[in-house]
Amino acid sequence: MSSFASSISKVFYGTFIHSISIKEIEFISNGLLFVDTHGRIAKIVRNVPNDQFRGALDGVVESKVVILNEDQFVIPGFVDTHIHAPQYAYCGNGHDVTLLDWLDTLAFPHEAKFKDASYARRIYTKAVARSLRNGTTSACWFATIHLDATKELVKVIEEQGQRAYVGKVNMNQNSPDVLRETMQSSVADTRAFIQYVRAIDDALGLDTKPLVTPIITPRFAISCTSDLLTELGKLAAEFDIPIQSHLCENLNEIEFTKSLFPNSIDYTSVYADHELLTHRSIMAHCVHMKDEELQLMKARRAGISHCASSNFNIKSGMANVRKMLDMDLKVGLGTDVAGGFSSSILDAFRAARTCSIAKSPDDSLLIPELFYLATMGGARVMELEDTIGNFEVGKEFDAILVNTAAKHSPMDVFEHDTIWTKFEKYLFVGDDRNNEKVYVQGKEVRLPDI
Ligand SMILES: O=c1[nH]c(=O)c2nc[nH]c2[nH]1
Repeated sequence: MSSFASSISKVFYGTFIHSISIKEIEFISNGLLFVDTHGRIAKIVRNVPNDQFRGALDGVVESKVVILNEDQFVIPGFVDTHIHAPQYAYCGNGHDVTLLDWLDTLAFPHEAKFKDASYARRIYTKAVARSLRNGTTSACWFATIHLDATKELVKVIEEQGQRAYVGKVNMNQNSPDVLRETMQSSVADTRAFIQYVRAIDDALGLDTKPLVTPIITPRFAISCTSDLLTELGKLAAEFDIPIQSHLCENLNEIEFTKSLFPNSIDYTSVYADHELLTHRSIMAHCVHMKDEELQLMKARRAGISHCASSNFNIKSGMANVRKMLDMDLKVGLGTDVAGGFSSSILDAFRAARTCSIAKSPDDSLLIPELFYLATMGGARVMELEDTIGNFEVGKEFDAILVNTAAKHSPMDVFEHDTIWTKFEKYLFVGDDRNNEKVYVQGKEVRLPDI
């Protein structure tokens, strides 16, 4: 066997669909995609006729080949740039209030329960399983303030095999007593959490990027004092890790933030003034941004998680994604469970489309743009665009094998359907029942029965 053939763990033969730019989706038909033993895409060959694919295998044994039928195709795994793991416990509940009341009445009382790490494991097992089933191969998770429970989330993610950023949340003001840390304990626990994840990654001795990365997670400016924000900015720089938070989601939130941080010229500047707005920052929502704030995001190369479903549900408003894209800001999609009622990026895609049409019907986001946001855009926001997001040779194989004719799925395909119409139907009508297999770093994820 040639050294190339022995370096290959799996080959797919069939249709591949991915973004090659924000405007263009490539359909590769009769393609051969080779995945190596490190989970990287080693080679792609396009337009290999049925009767010739064996000859194009370059010595790879046929038992390693997965042959797709005409109802199946492979797409890059979805990237969820904003999701709260503990909030999965009440996903779908309580949408009749707006953000600050929603936090007080629903989010905070539930999050207090995560003091109990075994309770956390129960909820997190389901939350991660549901996310993977929905085809999310990479996710940016908020946990809670609790160190042990956040470690539990890491364990669950490692067990289930998702690529993830995981954040221990920081809160030391404007929070109920049961969720209020001191500045010192918040920093110490965050440091301990980062070291915990780093130790796991070191022990694995990986020759690829680790699947799980710690992320600095001040809940939002309202819940952190200026000195805590300063310390978190220092930790992000010391460990060179990403940062996530919420920004300009709701008008009352913005007013309250301004009153707490009178020395910053606007909400976005609060993060910038504390060294928390960097090329590694992921800011959720950005619904009510002034032009100067968008420009500051651009200058700092910070990313935006667009969470349209949540923004409709808890009535926060509609972000202007067209404007963000025109400025070449980094934008991805977020489910924002449980402000959002679904942990499916397909639902986030649909909500983002509705939001964009309602905002500017003549200039709304097109399907290639939305698909890009769900995959490559998210990868850019996570600064993983060289690792995942599409099927460029050298990237890691994070993917969904979609079966448009899956039994009990919500969609039907007919003789007149083309690969484009099947793909479009999946985007608009499909759900997790069409996600036949999910791969992260070349490995098939064992999709839990839920
Ligand atoms: O949608 C949101 N969900 C939250 O949990 C949260 N915390 C602060 N701001 C928030 N927004």
